[in-house]
Amino acid sequence: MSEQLTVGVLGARGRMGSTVCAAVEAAPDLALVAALDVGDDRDALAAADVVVDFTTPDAVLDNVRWCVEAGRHVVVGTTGFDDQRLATVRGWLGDAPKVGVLVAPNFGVAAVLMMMFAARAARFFDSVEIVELHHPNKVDAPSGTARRTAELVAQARTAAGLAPGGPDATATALDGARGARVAGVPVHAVRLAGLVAHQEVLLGGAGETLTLRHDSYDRTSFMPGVLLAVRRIADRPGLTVGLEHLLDLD
Ligand SMILES: NC(=O)C1=CN([C@@H]2O[C@H](COP(=O)(O)OP(=O)(O)OC[C@H]3O[C@@H](n4cnc5c(N)ncnc54)[C@H](O)[C@@H]3O)[C@@H](O)[C@H]2O)C=CC1
Ligand SMILES: O=C(O)C1=N[C@H](C(=O)O)C[C@H](O)C1
Repeated sequence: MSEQLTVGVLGARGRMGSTVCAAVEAAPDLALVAALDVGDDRDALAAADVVVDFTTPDAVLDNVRWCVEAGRHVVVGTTGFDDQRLATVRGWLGDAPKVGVLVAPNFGVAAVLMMMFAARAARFFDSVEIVELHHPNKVDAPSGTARRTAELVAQARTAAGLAPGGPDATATALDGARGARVAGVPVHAVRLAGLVAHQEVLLGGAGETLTLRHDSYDRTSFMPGVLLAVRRIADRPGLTVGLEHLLDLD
């Protein structure tokens, strides 16, 4: 067998990190060499070609910086990235990056397609709103996927000369009743026992609506995307945002 790619996981005791560890251990071309969580010494990552981070929005930037400085490629699933944080990572990588960093708000292939379809559809409708639904242990709201979807939808609508969200005559409302605005698109977050990760993009026009819905019923849904990224990240020095760049979507 050809040499195995070595992988380290940060957040290894978490819901996603433990699932990633199992997926790496089950892949014949990959070897799990470090499974670290809070309190563990990151020096163990020296043996890893690629580091996967599923930690928390508070912890992730420090981890990425450590990996870039140590010359490790990084696959980041942790959410909480905005333009400012992405610019910070670009700054660490510099003008001639030697390592690759992928930041992807969602590794589910169907979720990526849902985001792409939403962006394609956005200019054909008067209104767009996003509803994301997750398990109640999630620490951030709205989800990284919803934020990214809103940004892609807003870009497409702005390019077509449309307002990001659509008409809204609301004159009085309780705080939060109309959701949060992300790039001008209303985003609503539901936290409900029994759920994993779900999203609907609601598009409305004269006399008709289109609903794009994605459901992750199990965290194994993210694993093909994570493993694809682990295998490809070394070929993409610099910062890549979104799994779509590693998929053949044409
Ligand atoms: N991109 C994607 O496809 C997906 C992204 N996520 C995101 O991944 C992140 C983690 O989600 P979950 O696994 O559900 O959370 P979790 O709370 O189950 O796991 C996080 C783990 O990270 C550990 N941790 C915190 N700080 C750390 C540090 N400095 N070093 C090492 N470990 C540290 C915690 O102890 C915990 O075990 C969230 O931001 C979530 O939104 C979740 C699912 C899919
Ligand atoms: O915390 C989660 O569970 C998830 N987080 C990501 C997000 O915030 O978009 C991806 C997926 O929705 C699951």
